[in-house]
Amino acid sequence: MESQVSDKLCLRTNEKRYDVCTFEFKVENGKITGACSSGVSSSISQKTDFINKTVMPLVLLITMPNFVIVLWYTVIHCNGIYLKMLSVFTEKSVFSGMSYIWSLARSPSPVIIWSLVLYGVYALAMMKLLPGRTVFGPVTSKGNVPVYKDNGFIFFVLTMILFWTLTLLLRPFGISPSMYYDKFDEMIVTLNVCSLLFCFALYLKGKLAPSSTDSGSSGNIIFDYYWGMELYPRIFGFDVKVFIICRFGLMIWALMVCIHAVKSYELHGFVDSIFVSALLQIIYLTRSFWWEAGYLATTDIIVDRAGFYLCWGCMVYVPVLYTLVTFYLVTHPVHLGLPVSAVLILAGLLSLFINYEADLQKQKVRKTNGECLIWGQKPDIIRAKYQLETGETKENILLISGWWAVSRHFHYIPEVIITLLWSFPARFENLLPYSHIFFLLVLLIHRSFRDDRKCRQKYGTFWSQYCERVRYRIVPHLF
Ligand SMILES: NC(=O)C1=CN([C@@H]2O[C@H](COP(=O)(O)OP(=O)(O)OC[C@H]3O[C@@H](n4cnc5c(N)ncnc54)[C@H](OP(=O)(O)O)[C@@H]3O)[C@@H](O)[C@H]2O)C=CC1
Ligand SMILES: CC(C)CCC[C@@H](C)[C@H]1CC[C@H]2C3=CC=C4C[C@@H](O)CC[C@]4(C)[C@H]3CC[C@]12C
Repeated sequence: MESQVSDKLCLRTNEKRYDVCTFEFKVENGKITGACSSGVSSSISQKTDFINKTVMPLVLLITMPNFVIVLWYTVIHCNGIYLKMLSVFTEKSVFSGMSYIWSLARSPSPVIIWSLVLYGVYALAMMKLLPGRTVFGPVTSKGNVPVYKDNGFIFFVLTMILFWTLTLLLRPFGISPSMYYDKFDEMIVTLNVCSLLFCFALYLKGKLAPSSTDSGSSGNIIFDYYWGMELYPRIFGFDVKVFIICRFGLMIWALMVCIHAVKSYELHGFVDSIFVSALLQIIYLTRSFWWEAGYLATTDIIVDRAGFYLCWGCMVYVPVLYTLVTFYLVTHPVHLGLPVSAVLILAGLLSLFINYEADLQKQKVRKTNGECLIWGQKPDIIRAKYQLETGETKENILLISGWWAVSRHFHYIPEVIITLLWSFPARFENLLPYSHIFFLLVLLIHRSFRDDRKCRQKYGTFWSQYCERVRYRIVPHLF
């Protein structure tokens, strides 16, 4: 026999009645179980939920596609000066300011559309054709183990070789990749439209034909579109997230930086500032592709679903915001000199090494089941147990040595430093080249909170033990 009773505890003041707590009792096979849910806290959590799952996604969905074209407008029409760009909005209204900026962006010409289509087909074909070992992603909460082909690095090297070979071969015929700089507005329009439609297609796919059990609706259509429905959708056997993040977002980032360097060379000859910035970014991306198999075990792949956040982010936000410094440097050449260039490059290499070493330490300790040396010593670890949604119990190692003993996300510091180092060649006349840093800081701080919440939910007291041992989130003694 089963029955359910609920009652309310109310607080009365002269003017108002507050529902403080709702008691819910369940009688199940003669046993009484009960719980009290606070009305005040549940209404607060409803409001937070509404802000996080409806208001914030809506704000990002509306503002971000406009923001990228504003960045283009600021560089091309306002000499990279934000104040000049803002005058469009102060002189007109926000709405007519935006319409004016969009009216300056040209509709996509066939060369842009075809270039993007051909690039997409090439990248997809290479995903299948290039050799690579099989790697297994971490087991998901539903108990699935995604399988990938680790051929990102070879794809990156091949694409770079093809780009530079074609650039040199086509030069005598007056064909230059710098046309993508000249037509960047057309590219932004095309990418914006295609990515918004693609996210809608992913939403429908997730609803009608999900690839795995790691999918489902939150019950809120805005959030489903923004966040996505599936953890790792596959279309004709192609992994959508690997394609969009690594083969599209990261590769277009690398290509755009090279295109900016070519354009700068055509305009001014060799300029060391754009060379240093481009070189640091290409080294950073070389490492990212080299480490692609490791990346498949990070938040973007194991937690975040394929929706607007990741897909629009990697199809539009990365190609525009992450390449902003070299885009700006094309029209703002600066002579740095050898000593400054050398310091920036060496400091960049050191930051990248620290960031990479931290990623490797975490990977190594898990791969060897703790039987390895970290900074020459046997690592301190916690064997954290967690449960899958299927009820199966699993175990993961939490490392408390090396960089993971300094703070819980120490590797974000060298990530920020290298981004600063490839922005410094733009000097300090304008804020615009530092926009990427600003957004990266917001992203990483938010990510550190999100990751802590995820790990606390996953590992419970084991995570609390880790947090007691490693007290700071990112910056030791500060944050
Ligand atoms: N340029 C950019 O835009 C960005 C770059 N990055 C870079 O990407 C890389 C990956 O970063 P990110 O995705 O944030 O994830 P992290 O590398 O911080 O990984 C977080 C996950 O690692 C596991 N973990 C946490 N603490 C420990 C520990 N002490 N020992 C072992 N495992 C632990 C947990 O996953 P589990 O469930 O497996 O336990 C946790 O969810 C970094 O190099 C970062 O700098 C990141 C964000 C943005
Ligand atoms: C919608 C937007 C407001 C936000 C979009 C954010 C995403 C585009 C980015 C979120 C996390 C970013 C990345 C994480 C880790 C990475 C590993 C590194 O080696 C290369 C860069 C990157 C893939 C990076 C790329 C952009 C994000 C996916």
